[in-house]
Amino acid sequence: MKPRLALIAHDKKKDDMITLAGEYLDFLKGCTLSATGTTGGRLINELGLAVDRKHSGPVGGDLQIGAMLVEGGIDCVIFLRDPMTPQPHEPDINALVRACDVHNIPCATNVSTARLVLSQLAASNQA
Ligand SMILES: O=C(CO)COP(=O)(O)O
Repeated sequence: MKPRLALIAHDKKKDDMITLAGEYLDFLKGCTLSATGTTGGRLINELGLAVDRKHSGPVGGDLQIGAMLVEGGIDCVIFLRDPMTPQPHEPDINALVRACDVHNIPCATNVSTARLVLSQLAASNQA
């Protein structure tokens, strides 16, 4: 089965997400991708990726991704959070990260960890 990834980035981290996704573009093209609304829009428009776009994070997108994960539909979450900016939907963000921990789903919340996770997934996908 194709790896099922969720890609999410807060506003000040969206450029980092585009750069990161560009580095792993070939691998990501072979994955089933979900994303919150604005992040997904940029991945589609700027990188040509096929993405299942959920609602924007502040209006429930993180919760939609979390619900998919709880149902067993997500293998890995890349969630580039902005630790310096208060978010109105902080409870939703915490709920998603908590759901990752409850269900033992890898969740990379910064670019360095995301590179490690994506490199490993890409390598094991080729094996
Ligand atoms: O707020 C977000 C995650 O908490 C991201 O949502 P957007 O991708 O819609 O900006």
